[in-house]
Amino acid sequence: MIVKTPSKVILFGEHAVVYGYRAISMAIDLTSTVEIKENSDKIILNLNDLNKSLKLNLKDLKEIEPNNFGDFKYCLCAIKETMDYLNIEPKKGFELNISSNIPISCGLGSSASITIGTIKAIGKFYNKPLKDDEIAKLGFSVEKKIQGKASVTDTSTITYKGILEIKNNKFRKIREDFEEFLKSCKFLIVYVEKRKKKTAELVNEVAKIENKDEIFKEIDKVIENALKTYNKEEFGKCMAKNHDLLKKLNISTPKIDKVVDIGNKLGFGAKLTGAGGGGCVIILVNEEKEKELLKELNKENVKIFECKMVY
Ligand SMILES: Nc1ncnc2c1ncn2[C@@H]1O[C@H](COP(=O)(O)OP(=O)(O)O)[C@@H](O)[C@H]1O
Ligand SMILES: C[C@@](O)(CCOP(=O)(O)O)CC(=O)O
Ligand SMILES: [Mg+2]
Repeated sequence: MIVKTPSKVILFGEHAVVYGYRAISMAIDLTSTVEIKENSDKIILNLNDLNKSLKLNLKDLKEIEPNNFGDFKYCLCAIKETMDYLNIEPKKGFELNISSNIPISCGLGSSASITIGTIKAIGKFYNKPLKDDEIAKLGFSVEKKIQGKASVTDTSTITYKGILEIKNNKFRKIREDFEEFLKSCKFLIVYVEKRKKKTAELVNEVAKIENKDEIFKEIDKVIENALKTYNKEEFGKCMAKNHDLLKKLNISTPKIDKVVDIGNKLGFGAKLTGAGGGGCVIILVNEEKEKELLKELNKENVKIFECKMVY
């Protein structure tokens, strides 16, 4: 049994959304794959991209604390949450194989993608398929348990796909006319550098910033303006403003800022996306200068993804 799940990019509002402010997030076509198959008496988890495996006795599952299991924490927590929710007492073991082309820990929701994929796989394996709202709720509960603080952004966007506007941990599909505008936009996602910290650490560091609420309020005003414009130049300027405000949360890095500057100069606008601390930048492409943009980016030894929106 195989489950494929998309990833996501946050256009505006990362971190602010954890405190109930708005975010705009878009599902994109980088995917994770979760395969589940029967095994006699053990639970075997294979993280193929990390070359890590874990073997558990069925009876141990109930007692374990996922956060003590390093890179297995998200999928282990997803298995436990889903089994609890579905009242499953596992009689037979299973082998769960996870692989993904989503760069890990770089702001594209790799954690949420494998979490949602694992939840769906468990529901299917035990013949108790879950509805989208159950999947999204379970996914949010997993990210909150593992990260301490989280919003519904990643897990809802990956579950419902398309473009979502999130506020106070509620979400709705973006207005149709605005979705049409975004469809006319071409975004590049640039993987700039490996993060030194996980989302959980970055979210908890932002929590300690005294004036974070003022910054979040400013970000919300930027989003208000972005949602009013149907003009790429104006939209790009909003992205640049959001990035400047994220810098005040100390979650950017010199290399991220350099790539954002290139994006602002040779694109319509750019900003870091996700928890920050390294990871990815999203650039709104100005087709007239796209060649120059790619030339400048290639000098920075970065990885460029041309991602499509997933509905
Ligand atoms: N392909 C994968 N295989 C196994 N675990 C993964 C994979 N992708 C993500 N993870 C899990 O998610 C964690 C990264 O989550 P996070 O720090 O939130 O980064 P992101 O910004 O990509 O969501 C990894 O440490 C690992 O526990
Ligand atoms: C920082 C945050 O707003 C987004 C995290 O995204 P990612 O884990 O870096 O893909 C946290 C959240 O919304 O749960
Ligand atoms: Mg994550």
